[in-house]
Amino acid sequence: METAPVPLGMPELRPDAAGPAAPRPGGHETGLLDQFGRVATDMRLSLTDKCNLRCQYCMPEAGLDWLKKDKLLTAEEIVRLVGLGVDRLGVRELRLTGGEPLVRADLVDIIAALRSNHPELPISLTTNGVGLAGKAQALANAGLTRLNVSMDTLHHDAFLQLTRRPFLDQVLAGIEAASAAGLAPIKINAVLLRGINDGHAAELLQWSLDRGYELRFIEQMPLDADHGWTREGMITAEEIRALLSTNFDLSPDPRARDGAPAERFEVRAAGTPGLLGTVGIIASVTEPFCADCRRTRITAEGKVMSCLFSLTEVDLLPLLRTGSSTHDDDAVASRWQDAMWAKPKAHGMGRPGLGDAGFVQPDRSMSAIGG
Ligand SMILES: Nc1nc2c(ncn2[C@@H]2O[C@H](COP(=O)(O)OP(=O)(O)OP(=O)(O)O)[C@@H](O)[C@H]2O)c(=O)[nH]1
Ligand SMILES: C[S@@+](CC[C@H](N)C(=O)[O-])C[C@H]1O[C@@H](n2cnc3c(N)ncnc32)[C@H](O)[C@@H]1O
Ligand code: SF4
Ligand code: SF4
Repeated sequence: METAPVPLGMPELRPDAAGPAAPRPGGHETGLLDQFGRVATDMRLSLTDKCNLRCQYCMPEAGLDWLKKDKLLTAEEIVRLVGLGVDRLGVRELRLTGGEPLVRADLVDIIAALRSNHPELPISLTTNGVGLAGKAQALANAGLTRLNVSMDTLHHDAFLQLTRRPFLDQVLAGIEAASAAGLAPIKINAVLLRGINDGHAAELLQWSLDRGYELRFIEQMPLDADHGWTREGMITAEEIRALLSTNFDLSPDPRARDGAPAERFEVRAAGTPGLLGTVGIIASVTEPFCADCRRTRITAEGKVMSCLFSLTEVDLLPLLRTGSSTHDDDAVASRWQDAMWAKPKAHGMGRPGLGDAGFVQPDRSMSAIGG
């Protein structure tokens, strides 16, 4: 894999380093630069570790020990952190995630405050859609730009098996309400599990195309709290394309990928010329995109995770709670930059290779990181 070019004036870096090779250059003007020359401009902020589903590929059946309320970033701390990211460190887009962000009672207020401070900032949400029907309009009114809803199947039995909760109808109603509220584009995320919903892929795509939603299939990653993932068991991007080929012809979308995890394909009914829409495939395992990674993550308790698979976390909360002067802001920003400078090259190590010898799965599940 190619490493992104190192900007002029940067020290030369070991191309295969798992840890920092040189001291971080510059002050705030270098933004969230890492040792491989990538600059994070896409901030992903987890609002809570709690969730009302128990997806097999993420949460254990019994749930997890939720964070105590005083350990969570408050709305004010969130607004301050986003302000630091946008005003000083070059953040250009914000994703609110979790856990399930809709379970946070002050979600609408948080979005309204962020929108008021940052009128032009794209603010998106990733949600499981449970409870969305009653909140979609308020989210849109507060200034949410768009959202992604995770829904792996249209079948009640498979939904129950996958998520261990019988809430499919709520999710469907949520997607409809989001569309009615004018939140667009709506993206649908689906993880396929062998023998449960892999046979539903083409049907889910047809359903999404019919309604103008952009469906993305996601390769399952080793981020489940049960540590049950195996490289052999997961469904690969290649298999996904084969599953879809029974009904559809896929061809690469000519639009630039621009650092996005999803590779987009144009979709046509098999053997016909008319364009129906697009589908995305997020192939984090078999076709990694770490060389173009532009992401910085903050967990619900204020820890920077420079990579989804980071084994190192850098806690901003003590500094955030020390004070709110410019001097304190400088310290928080600088600590965030240090954390990002140490970002590993790929998959939390010096090379891509989820599940390879040498790969260590983080203790945190996807829900506790912020997907
Ligand atoms: N390997 C890897 N996978 C990621 C990363 N961010 C997101 N993903 C995967 O992509 C899936 C979809 O993420 P979303 O939060 O819906 O959004 P997105 O695809 O990143 O962004 P948009 O297309 O702009 O909406 C997640 O569920 C993850 O499985 C990342 O930084 N690294
Ligand atoms: C962690 S969830 C958080 C937001 C919300 N609860 C939801 O499900 O959309 C974000 C995304 O991560 C995805 N995800 C969770 N565990 C995953 C795994 N092990 N591999 C790949 N994607 C995963 C989910 O499908 C979802 O689209
Ligand atoms: S993927 Fe989202 S909805 Fe499913 S358990 Fe994880 S956090 Fe909850
Ligand atoms: S695995 Fe890490 S480096 Fe690779 S794309 Fe995801 S967050 Fe970025």
